[in-house]
Amino acid sequence: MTLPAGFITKYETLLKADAAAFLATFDASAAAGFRTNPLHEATAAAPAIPWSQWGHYGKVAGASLAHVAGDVYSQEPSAQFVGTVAAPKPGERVLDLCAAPGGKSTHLGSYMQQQGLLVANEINPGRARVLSSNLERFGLTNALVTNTDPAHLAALLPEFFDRILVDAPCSGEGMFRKDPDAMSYWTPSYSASCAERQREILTEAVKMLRPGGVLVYSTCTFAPEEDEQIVAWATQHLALSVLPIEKVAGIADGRPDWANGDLALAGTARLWPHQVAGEGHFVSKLQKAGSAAAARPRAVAPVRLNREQQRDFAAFEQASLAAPLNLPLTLNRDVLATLPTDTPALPGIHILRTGLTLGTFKRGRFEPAHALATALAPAAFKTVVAVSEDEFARYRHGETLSRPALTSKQTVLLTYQGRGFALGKAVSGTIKNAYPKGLRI
Ligand SMILES: C[S@@+](CC[C@H](N)C(=O)[O-])C[C@H]1O[C@@H](n2cnc3c(N)ncnc32)[C@H](O)[C@@H]1O
Repeated sequence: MTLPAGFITKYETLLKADAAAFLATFDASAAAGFRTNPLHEATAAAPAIPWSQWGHYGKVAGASLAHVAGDVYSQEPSAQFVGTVAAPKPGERVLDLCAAPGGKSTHLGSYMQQQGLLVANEINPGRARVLSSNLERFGLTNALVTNTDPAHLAALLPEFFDRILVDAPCSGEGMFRKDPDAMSYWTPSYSASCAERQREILTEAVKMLRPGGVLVYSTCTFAPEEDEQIVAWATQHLALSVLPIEKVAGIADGRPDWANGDLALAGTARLWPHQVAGEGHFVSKLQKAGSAAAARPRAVAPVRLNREQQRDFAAFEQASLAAPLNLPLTLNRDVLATLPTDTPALPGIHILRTGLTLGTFKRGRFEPAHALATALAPAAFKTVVAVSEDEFARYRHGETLSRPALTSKQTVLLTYQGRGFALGKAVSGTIKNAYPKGLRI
């Protein structure tokens, strides 16, 4: 791989004797990894990633059953250390401020076990849509997906969160092997402009953190300007102090000498591609001064359905679910969803997803959402239809299936090898295709 000359000189100067080993990694292939989904009790036989509870080395195809059923999330191995460091507890209020496409959010959700509130925000509208569908596939029911900039969110949610992740937009030097195009943006001054944006994002993020709360700041770049120097700046300007990160399996200390010399910076973590099997990451764990409970702004109240809506939703539950869901609900126009605990009112903010989308009220009936197929366990459905390998492929292509014994009108869960992957509409012995057009292959 031909690296920018300035990049080579920079890291020869910084890394000295280690530079040759570091630069040689750019001629090796990228390390691939994935995490299994503990919400689905999914497991995998592939070699474990030592710093990631659910992490494994290897590739999972996008068309595979494990991927389609939301049993796995593909994520570069070193990126998985970010979730390990953030490790939110069930019941906390957590913000992933720069969240798309959702690698870290799904990891945070794995720790939270569907309890508490995970706000996954993304500034870019297209990327926010991808984030939303990835969280749906993973089956998260306690996430709120927003599409706004940090300042707008900060104005509405002062001191609201127990834990915040800022996985910042950066110069992406750790992405060069996976995505050589990332190199085309590199100039000697690129890191300085990224750093300016990182300081702006952190300034807003800290406003949303309760006193005593924890903020994890990470990048996928090696540049000290965006790593230790940002943390040094944050400790000087934002009432944050460094909490030391426990290092395992070749993960290195941060470099105080690459910033202001503050020895606390050694408590940050660097994953170098010549020292661990991964692409490279920087991770820091910071705590806000003081101690206080999270603020309690106006929360969204659960919706009370009108008579027709109650009737249509109850008819769906009776025909298709093993038991009523019995969860707090929210209605956005005609779309019904579960309401995560503590969901705040966010006037003027574009919200793409609240909790688990259950479905849509159409004229005189309730149309269940595809999200149910990967979020609910098969036991939650009245009727589960196991399909063959051939039917699995045909259904995802958009075809109907024949099941002459299924005569009553109901929504069924389709499973392949025991994993739920789609809903279908059983009508007079045929399962009409309900696989979303955007997911068909
Ligand atoms: C490193 S990526 C996040 C990756 C994500 N955390 C994951 O694990 O899948 C950084 C994200 O920050 C977003 N971003 C760009 N500018 C931003 C800004 N000014 N404020 C907040 N987010 C921004 C980008 O669109 C991008 O999706």
